[in-house]
Amino acid sequence: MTASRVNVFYGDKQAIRDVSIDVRQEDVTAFIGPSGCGKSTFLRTLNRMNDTIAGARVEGDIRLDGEDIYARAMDVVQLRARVGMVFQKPNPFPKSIFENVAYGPRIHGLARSKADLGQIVERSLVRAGLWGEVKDRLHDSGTALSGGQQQRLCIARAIAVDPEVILMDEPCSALDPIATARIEELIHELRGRYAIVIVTHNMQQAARVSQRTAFFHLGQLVEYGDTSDIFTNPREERTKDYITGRYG
Ligand SMILES: Nc1ncnc2c1ncn2[C@@H]1O[C@H](COP(=O)(O)OP(=O)(O)OP(=O)(O)O)[C@@H](O)[C@H]1O
Repeated sequence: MTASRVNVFYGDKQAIRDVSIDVRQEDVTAFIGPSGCGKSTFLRTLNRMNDTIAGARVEGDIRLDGEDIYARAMDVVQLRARVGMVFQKPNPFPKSIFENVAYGPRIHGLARSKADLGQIVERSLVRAGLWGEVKDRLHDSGTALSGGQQQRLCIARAIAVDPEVILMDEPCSALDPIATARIEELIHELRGRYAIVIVTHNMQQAARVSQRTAFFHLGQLVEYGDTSDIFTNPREERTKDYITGRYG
């Protein structure tokens, strides 16, 4: 995906200033920066999640496979299947594990038959690393799972509609260290199949899971490059200050 000269406003307050970024399909990209710098706001522009916030306005050009995602003809429901999202707090539907994953493929008409739908559900749960834990209780409620399992269920739900990009907004912040490690492993496994963009407060996590890192500060993209360069040899003073813990 490519974003060019993006500005985002909440009412008259500008939260993102002139941000341009190219998200590589084959990489995991981490968005880092101090609280309030606009990471989540910018992430949400990538699948038009800001459309749901009253008073939010997006300017600039954002393209997926060359298509302007803010074009009038863009089907937003379709877009959010192509660019899926996983939130900070796991938010499964209050339905069965099976239904959580089957819902998207069903509304998008991706299954040719009941058996086909079953296969999509199984494949998505396998990819999300959850199948082994839930295969014997697919009809139990998704909300009865542990937090880490719920988050993997939400990832399976995103995967089920065959996205190109998966956006993750602090996906581990509500999880314990073991569940966090499991999600990080999963991100590694999913790399290459989907472009992944992850917002994280945890710099070690950014360093572990991503190949590209974007550092935001006060609504601006200060520096964007290979994760190893950002963490070992940043070009900008503000990046250096942040990664060495001088502020944030
Ligand atoms: N719905 C909203 N209405 C008004 N202002 C908002 C809204 N959401 C975010 N903002 C403001 O936009 C700026 C960027 O917020 P955003 O949540 O994107 O930052 P962030 O870097 O993700 O922060 P954090 O790491 O704390 O989640 C902040 O000043 C915030 O107060």
